Amino acid sequence: TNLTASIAGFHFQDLLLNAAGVHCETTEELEALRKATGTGALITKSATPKPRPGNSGLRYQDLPLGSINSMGLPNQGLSYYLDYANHYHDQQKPLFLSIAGLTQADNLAMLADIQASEFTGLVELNLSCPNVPGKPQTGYDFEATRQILTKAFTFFTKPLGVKLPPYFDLAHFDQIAAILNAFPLAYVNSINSVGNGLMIDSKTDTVMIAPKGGFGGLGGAMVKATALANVHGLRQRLNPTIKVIGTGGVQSGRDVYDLILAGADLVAVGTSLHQEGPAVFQRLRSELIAEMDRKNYTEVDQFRNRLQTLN
Ligand SMILES: O=C(O)c1[nH]c(=O)[nH]c(=O)c1I
Repeated sequence: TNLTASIAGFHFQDLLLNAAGVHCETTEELEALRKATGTGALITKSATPKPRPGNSGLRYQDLPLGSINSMGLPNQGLSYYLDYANHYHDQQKPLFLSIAGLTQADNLAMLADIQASEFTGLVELNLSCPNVPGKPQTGYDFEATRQILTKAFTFFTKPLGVKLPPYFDLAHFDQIAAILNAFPLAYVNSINSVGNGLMIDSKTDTVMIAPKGGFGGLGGAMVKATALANVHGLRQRLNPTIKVIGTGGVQSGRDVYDLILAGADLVAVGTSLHQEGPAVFQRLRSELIAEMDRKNYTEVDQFRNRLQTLN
């Protein structure tokens, strides 16, 4: 069974990787992902120019149907991840470096640092962090999105993708795709968590997490329908040269299969990785292969983006 894919000339022998932010803040966590069976790549926690402690108090909670988080962008700072990248020599698994500046200037400065560095992997510009108090998600501001990409591509020549928030209106799929199609992007990664959900602990009649009065990003099973819609809606609208990483709601091999049917080239795993650890990738990979066997598929190309409508 052939589970390969390629983005911007990088070849992936497996199509699973972690969602940025999950199990990827430290070198130890990243090395565990690199060594895990079933991963074809790995991505670092979104970086800011300087280290950040992130939000205080309980900031992640598992839920019956997924998870809620308001981490607040805790990370070791860009130079830590560039240093990991400079010592990264695994030819089998390409490295993605995620950045999430709090301002356009920070994002451009980090892109300039990466451009000037020896980094030879792919860069993911996170436009969708929902958990920094007072900071709106850039991905919901179409003009700001266009502006940062315009400025970035005046100097950045390495493979660049964007991490998008979920959209909930077909007109917004049209608008964001029209913007993204104007740029030589390697890929889009969709979706980030469904921002600013709120859940209640029935034992204490309180919210589930401390930051921002309990409002946080939703992940896991409860966001699968939104992830499928965004992956498929974007796949239908984006230039074929812009690949798609599907993220959101993956708990089983069938969920991986569904994101591929919807158009994904690679599939990222967040909540299930947080809950099961890196062993989740081997389980998802074998379940995906079993699903493919049931359909007599030996290649992902036989069903990628082949979701059928009813009419
Ligand atoms: O709170 C976070 O650190 C966080 N949490 C998310 O669910 N998505 C993001 O992009 C980020 I940067």
